[in-house]
Amino acid sequence: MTSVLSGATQDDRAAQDRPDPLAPDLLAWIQEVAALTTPDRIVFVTGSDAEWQELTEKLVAAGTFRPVAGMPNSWHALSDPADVARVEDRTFICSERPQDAGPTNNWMDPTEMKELLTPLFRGAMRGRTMYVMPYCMGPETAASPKLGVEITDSEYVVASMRVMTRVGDRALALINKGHTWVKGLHSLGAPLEADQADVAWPCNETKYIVHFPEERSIWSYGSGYGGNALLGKKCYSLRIASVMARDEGWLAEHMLILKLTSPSNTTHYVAAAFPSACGKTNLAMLEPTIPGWKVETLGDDIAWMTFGKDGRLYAVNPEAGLFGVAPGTGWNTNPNAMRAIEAGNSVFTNVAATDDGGVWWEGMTDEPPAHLTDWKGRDWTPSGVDADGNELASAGQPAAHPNSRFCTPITQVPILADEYFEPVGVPISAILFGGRRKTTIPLVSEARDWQHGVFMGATLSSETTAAATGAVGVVRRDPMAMLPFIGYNAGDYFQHWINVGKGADATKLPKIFYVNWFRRDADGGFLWPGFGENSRVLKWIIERLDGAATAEETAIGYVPAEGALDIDGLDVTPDQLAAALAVEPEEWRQELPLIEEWFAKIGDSVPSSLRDELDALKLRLAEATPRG
Ligand SMILES: Nc1nc2c(ncn2[C@@H]2O[C@H](COP(=O)(O)OP(=O)(O)OP(=O)(O)O)[C@@H](O)[C@H]2O)c(=O)[nH]1
Ligand SMILES: O=C([O-])CC(=O)C(=O)O
Ligand SMILES: [Mn+2]
Repeated sequence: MTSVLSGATQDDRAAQDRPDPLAPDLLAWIQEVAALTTPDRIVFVTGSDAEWQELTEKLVAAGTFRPVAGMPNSWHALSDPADVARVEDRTFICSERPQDAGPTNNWMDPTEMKELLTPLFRGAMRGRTMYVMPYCMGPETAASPKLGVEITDSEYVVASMRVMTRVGDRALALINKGHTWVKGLHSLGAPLEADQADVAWPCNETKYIVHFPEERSIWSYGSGYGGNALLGKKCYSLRIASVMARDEGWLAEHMLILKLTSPSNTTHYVAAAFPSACGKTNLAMLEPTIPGWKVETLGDDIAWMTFGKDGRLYAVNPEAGLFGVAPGTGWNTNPNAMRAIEAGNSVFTNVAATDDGGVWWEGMTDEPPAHLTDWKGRDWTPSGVDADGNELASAGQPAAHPNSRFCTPITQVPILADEYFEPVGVPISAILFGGRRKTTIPLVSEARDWQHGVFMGATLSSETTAAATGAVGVVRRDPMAMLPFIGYNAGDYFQHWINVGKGADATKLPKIFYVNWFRRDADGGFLWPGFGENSRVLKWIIERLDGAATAEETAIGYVPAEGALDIDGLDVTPDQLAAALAVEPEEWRQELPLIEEWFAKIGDSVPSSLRDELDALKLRLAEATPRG
């Protein structure tokens, strides 16, 4: 790491290897932040191997990291128990006008917000190192590279960003050449006094995750957790990028990207938006259970989509790593993620520790080990009692936090598609929207056209998960799986989606589908086995694109006709399958007031075309009889 400060920086660097002088706006911002936060030292993040060594050593010395036995260059961290997930109620879109944040975002006047935050940031880095971390989202070779600089006082954040993004000198060189970039200021809000000992996971009870969309900047305070603190991820690549995309005519979405090859060797690229902890990473890496089909991964969380010269919609994954939900990831469910993790170079947060120094989480193996140290550092056993039969404090609780995460380079995914490295991305044939619903939503349905598909996305619903703080399992509308990530007015965002379709050649637009892997039977069991078996649904979708698969029209869209879904060798009863695919008009009639309430919440900015879609749905449901 190079230790540099203000004017001396340029001279030192020039003397070494004659790089371009620091961009004046970057230098001015570094000086301004340093004067406000008063760190002990300032360090530029370069992305070098030596720097990784230094960072991990420092994190081990601080008690934040412990090396994971049996996995090369891998690290286990336990967070403060109150800093485990995104904090949606502390997340703000500070546009100049409140209507540009809209009813789904917290808003405050940008000047007032800065007045509120400035005292919090004053002296916030005292006793700590201020890291200046240049990064690029997506390939640096892109026609217009998406650059950012995160200033942070957290080594954990630097280490994680080095896995998740393209960090260091190449990004800095582009910034110094004059490319635009996004400012991201992050502090744990945990200054150290002269004799104060540090804690393993510094953070502050007060948290603010704040976006200034007009000036394309981010201020994040008080949290070290991924989605709150790795500013290249949700803050830049979704909230700020969605505003850039609105202004420039593209889409920044919470979507995986996969490549699907059929037995006859035709390839299709599919993007899919599911809310947090609803199956993106798993679908992106799926191992098809049907013979001859192949899936390769391009991305597991974020897709930026732009029209190509040929009129098709192209998607790139701006990230360089996976920040995946650990629980439920195992050799049975997601072997490709397990292979990626096994290769090492990973950071695990809030998983459990095995007695031999490894890591474990629910679902990693069928049977838990006989003894673990849980994510709060307590003894844990499967039965909840110790060897003497005394009940443990951890009894009845999971050993790993439900939102515990692995952070792993995407290049370690054994089925990574070569096109991942392609700066123009891949042409998308189908877009899937999906949620986690126990009832109502069938396994798969196909939109009638783009506008109907936008309606499906805009009214998408899902049960809340542990990926955000707050109650779990509550059904809410999560439009395009972007509710916590739309950086502007949700109604304007819907209109932007409509406009994207209007401006395009309809024959080249991706077809839109709505899926639900999570429908339950009366006993609470999943009606559909999910995971690798989802390849059967992908097959039907691909066959719909060229008209080979049959469908039945229902009030909500097209669903697989009887016999159209390939269930050869699948262990489901005909009744289960029928229940998974069922469109029950009565259930859907109960959904209507919820959709109306949702549109009422968004208000006047709901596009009239989507209100028309709702009216048409009502009419079709009024006439519908139960299917099957
Ligand atoms: N029943 C069932 N569970 C699934 C399926 N796919 C994923 N899951 C579970 O859902 C949870 C979240 O899955 P992920 O693939 O990590 O979700 P994600 O959308 O990538 O989540 P974020 O990283 O938070 O955006 C895990 O516990 C999975 O095991 C499926 O097809 N069926
Ligand atoms: O942002 C995070 O912390 C993790 C994530 O992918 C999500 O919640 O969708
Ligand atoms: Mn996500």
